[in-house]
Amino acid sequence: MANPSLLILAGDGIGPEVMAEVKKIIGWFGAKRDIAFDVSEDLVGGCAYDKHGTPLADETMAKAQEVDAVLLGAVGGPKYDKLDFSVKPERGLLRLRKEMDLYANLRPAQCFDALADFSSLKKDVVAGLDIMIVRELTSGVYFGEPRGIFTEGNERVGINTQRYTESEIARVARSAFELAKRRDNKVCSMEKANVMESGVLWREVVQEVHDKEYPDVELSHMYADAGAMQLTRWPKQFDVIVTDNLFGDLLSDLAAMLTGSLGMLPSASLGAPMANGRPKALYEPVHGSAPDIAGQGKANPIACILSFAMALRYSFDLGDEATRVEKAVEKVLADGLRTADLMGPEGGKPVSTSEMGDAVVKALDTSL
Ligand SMILES: NC(=O)C1=CN([C@@H]2O[C@H](COP(=O)(O)OP(=O)(O)OC[C@H]3O[C@@H](n4cnc5c(N)ncnc54)[C@H](O)[C@@H]3O)[C@@H](O)[C@H]2O)C=CC1
Ligand SMILES: CC(C)CC(=O)C(=O)O
Ligand SMILES: [Mg+2]
Repeated sequence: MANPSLLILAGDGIGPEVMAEVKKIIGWFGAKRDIAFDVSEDLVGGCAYDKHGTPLADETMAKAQEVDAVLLGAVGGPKYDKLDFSVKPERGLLRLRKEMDLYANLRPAQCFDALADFSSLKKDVVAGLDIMIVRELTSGVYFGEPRGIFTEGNERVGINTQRYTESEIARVARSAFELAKRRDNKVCSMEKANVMESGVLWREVVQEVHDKEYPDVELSHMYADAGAMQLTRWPKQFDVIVTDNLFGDLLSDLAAMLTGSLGMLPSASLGAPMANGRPKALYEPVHGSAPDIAGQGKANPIACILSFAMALRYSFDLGDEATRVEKAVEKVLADGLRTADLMGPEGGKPVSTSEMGDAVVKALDTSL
């Protein structure tokens, strides 16, 4: 049987730096566990714009549709900030999400014991934290029409449109309920039903899916602004949070800091099953291209490494191997290794991106 196929799109800024560490892990699986992948690589984001004049070439899009899973680093950077919206690096990523129909974005926020002291919140607030944010990824205000900057009278007006259909809400709600069944059986749905009609529909549809299909899962609803407050007050009250594209983007960056750093948070973007039974899937760290530290060997590769662990679990049914990677990360953190983002003002000597990656690879030998 052919090896499972992976398309690596490392992207811009720190994307290629953190992805280099994932490639070491893929190499380890081939050499030590006889789990080999057919890996191909291509361009997305600013680097694709530089070469092709578009942030995602049609050929790259076609490859992404064919492989078993896509691994993405990050896109964007100041060099591209002034480009027209239609060719901005971020549009390459949005196109992948939309055309692969990756509607459920799983963003787990887990606080490793070794980092519980490091969070900007008190230790007892974050120690043992394990929550899953499910963000709707293919609709909402990032995609709604009309959009643009128009002229009205003698001034400009910027427009984006929040739009959700019932079926878009129902399918991501199902993903959240299914995940909750395998966890602590609780879902909290977040929107702004007090001020947005799309929020009213969101709340109604999530409740309907619950009542008809998942009555045994505990469901609560919260306004997203209050949700942000509760996530910092007592995040352990949550198990699975389901929310829209924009709120999920914000709340997951916030949740990242509960774990210590944005450099720690992985994600899986999943769609419907393909002919081979695997879901359409793209795995990427939650963080961006971090231009402020790019090219300096300072980036934390753990979010990208844990995203590959999610690929092992959700695309390749290799849950034990995913746990092996997660335990290896846990071990290097317990051993005291820290990239610069995981160090406080008192300092210390951080390890580089590649030193962190090498340590995780070494820990894989004994992590299970
Ligand atoms: N999925 C993606 O490709 C995303 C791309 N972006 C793009 O990235 C560019 C920069 O955006 P920002 O708002 O600065 O967000 P960012 O996530 O790139 O960086 C925010 C802060 O977190 C730090 N940081 C992020 N990842 C880190 C890591 N792995 N290790 C250590 N520190 C890390 C950065 O140094 C920076 O101080 C923009 O062009 C933005 O559009 C932003 C978010 C997601
Ligand atoms: C298209 C991305 C740059 C938006 C974002 O911040 C994210 O998806 O986390
Ligand atoms: Mg974001």
